[in-house]
Amino acid sequence: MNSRTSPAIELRGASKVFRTPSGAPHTAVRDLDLTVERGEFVAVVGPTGCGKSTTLTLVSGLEEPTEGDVLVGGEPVSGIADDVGFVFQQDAVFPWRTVLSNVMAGPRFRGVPKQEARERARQWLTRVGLEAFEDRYPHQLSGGQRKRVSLAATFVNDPKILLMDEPFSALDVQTRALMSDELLDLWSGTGASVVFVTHDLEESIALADKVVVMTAGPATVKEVFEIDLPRPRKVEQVRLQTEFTDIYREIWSSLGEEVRITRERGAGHAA
Ligand SMILES: Nc1ncnc2c1ncn2[C@@H]1O[C@H](COP(=O)(O)OP(=O)(O)OP(=O)(O)O)[C@@H](O)[C@H]1O
Repeated sequence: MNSRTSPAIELRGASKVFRTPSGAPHTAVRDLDLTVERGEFVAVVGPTGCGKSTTLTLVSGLEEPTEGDVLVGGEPVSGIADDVGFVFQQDAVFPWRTVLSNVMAGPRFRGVPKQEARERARQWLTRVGLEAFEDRYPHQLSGGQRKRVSLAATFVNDPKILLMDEPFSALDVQTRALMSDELLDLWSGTGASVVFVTHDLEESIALADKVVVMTAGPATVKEVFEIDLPRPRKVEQVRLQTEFTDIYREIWSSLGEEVRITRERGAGHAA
């Protein structure tokens, strides 16, 4: 398989062992196999602390696997690639830069001439509904608006891979639903492959083509569920469909077990 036909992301038998401050090893991810096809939207759910973020850091190149392989576009990951975009729970914006300057930063960093970077940034700001806010500073925006800036600043770089770690979890419920719709809208047509980590099973089903359930830590893939709901989707409408409830119940019976295991371990520690 060459790099044109290979999946967007592959983890093969990937494990990650950290050294804790006491020097003891801690296995965060164990023998994890996961494939993300090109253009696919994959959501990852699992109990708290199981190793979801660590999995993303392996794909991003921020961390190397202790064992196994992590391939992006058929090539082993080495360092942080230019065509990988990140959106985290915290706002990844420069507080001292205006909205426009924030969105231009990625293209400028990648060598795009100023005028072109400005035009591209303005196009994305229009797409996220912030064209009238380009001169504001991040502290003059709402949480949802700042998140829109982060999305514009990510999509403006035309990422082939988008890694999202609970990007909307700090937002209120209504803003969250709006942002999910906005994300689907921005993503559609880009061809980007997305890995979206969330605690919210409803969110994962509404957004994804595939929901990956992780085990209680150390994380490995327990089950993968295909989500056949038609696109384009509006998350609030998707949630009202009977298929949605059926899928939710099926995935929760798998995920709930891992959540219980994690809770029982927690209770054990407290005892
Ligand atoms: N740099 C590190 N050094 C030592 N241990 C780490 C490190 N990073 C993560 N861990 C541990 O690895 C385990 C998995 O962490 P990770 O952040 O990947 O989980 P998660 O599933 O994303 O958690 P959450 O759902 O709470 O966000 C945790 O027990 C965590 O304490």
